[in-house]
Amino acid sequence: MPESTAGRVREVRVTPILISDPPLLNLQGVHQPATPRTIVEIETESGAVGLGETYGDTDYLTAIRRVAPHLAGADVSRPTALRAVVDEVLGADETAYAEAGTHAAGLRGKRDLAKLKASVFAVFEVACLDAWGRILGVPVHALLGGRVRDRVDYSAYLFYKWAAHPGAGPDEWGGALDPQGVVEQARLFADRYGFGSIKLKGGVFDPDQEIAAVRALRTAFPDTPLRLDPNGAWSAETGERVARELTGVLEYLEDPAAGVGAMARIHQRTGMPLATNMCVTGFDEVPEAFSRNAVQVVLSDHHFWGGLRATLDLAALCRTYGVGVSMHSNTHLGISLAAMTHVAAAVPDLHHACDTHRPWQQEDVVTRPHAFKGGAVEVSDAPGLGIELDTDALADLHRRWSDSDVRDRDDVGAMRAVHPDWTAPRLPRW
Ligand SMILES: O=C([O-])[C@@H](O)[C@@H](O)[C@H](O)[C@@H](O)C(=O)[O-]
Ligand SMILES: [Mg+2]
Repeated sequence: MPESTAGRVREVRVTPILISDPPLLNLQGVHQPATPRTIVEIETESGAVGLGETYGDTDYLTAIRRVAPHLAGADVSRPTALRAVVDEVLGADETAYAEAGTHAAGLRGKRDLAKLKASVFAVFEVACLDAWGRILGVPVHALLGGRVRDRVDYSAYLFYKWAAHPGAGPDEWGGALDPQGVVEQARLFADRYGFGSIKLKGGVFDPDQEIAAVRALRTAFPDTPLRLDPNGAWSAETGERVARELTGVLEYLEDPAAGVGAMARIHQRTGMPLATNMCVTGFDEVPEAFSRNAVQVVLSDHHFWGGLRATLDLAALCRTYGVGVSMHSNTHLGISLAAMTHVAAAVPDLHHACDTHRPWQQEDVVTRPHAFKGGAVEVSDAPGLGIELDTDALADLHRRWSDSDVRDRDDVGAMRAVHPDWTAPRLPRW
């Protein structure tokens, strides 16, 4: 069959943007008032435009910009072939992505070149599948094997938070710095979006305060699955203690301590199911973690596992080893949410509601932002990702990026602006 030119890449556009973000607290500090994202558009010879969204920090943006010109002439129906392009262009320079520690990406596990490459490939893969789906007139989930559900459940993602960024007026969510504040935030999320699962971002206060918040949630929402995620802030001993205290209260505990050894020990001694988006974040980390039974639920994330089809590979691997799978999130907009929803729709054994930060964002680059109904997003059968780019919004958010000197997410720096002595906590903090 002669190769068609319809799917041939004519142009790749890479647009950095800044999106506003509320003062959400975590182990490292607080979210900045604005955080970077990168939007990718792949336009084909037929005029179809596929969309992708990912991290906007300098190392990602630089790498994406380096690879983009090399995609001209590629075929969007053959995204796998782009892995080699990404590998070749980014080469073997480990220093491109070497520093660890205080970077906000530290909240999502290891940082190395392989993971950077997986992330760069992922944003292009999503855009290719979107474009190819538009050309064929089929949804992205059909290109992934088809949806096995009509709706994807998401969980309410609660954060301790300040009522406002320093110097700004209060936002619509108000402050949440104690159990009562957390319960009020949960009610707001449940009323507005109907979420049927609740996750609390921990690692902010002493573990006993966070246990009290979880107990308050349990009282207020007796039947709702609950999770707590301190991002590895605790020692194995503390993790064990919290796991015992919250046995029967939590659906799972997420990254209570850093490292396979501590995770394995906490699970072995308490039986608490442990989820992770820190200790297993790439295929090379799977063998040791699974063989030591360190994690019972892997939180997939197409942004760094290497795309939508890699997420299905991960799900198959988890299924083979009897490990559960769910989904991690970071601050994101509607293109990411569409991609997350399409791949989640195609994962056969998805028994936990996925994470999403989307309700915290008040802006979007899609013309019709997704609605959460009954805590779920409906799976679209429209061609591609089923979304349209709002070009005016993209231009506005890009202008904000151009006018600002914020180039990286920096929760530590944002906290230091309020508490000058603040440094990234050494782990374990408690
Ligand atoms: O948005 C945050 O502050 C989260 O802490 C995020 O950075 C984590 O990557 C993530 O949501 C998680 O589940 O650990
Ligand atoms: Mg987590």
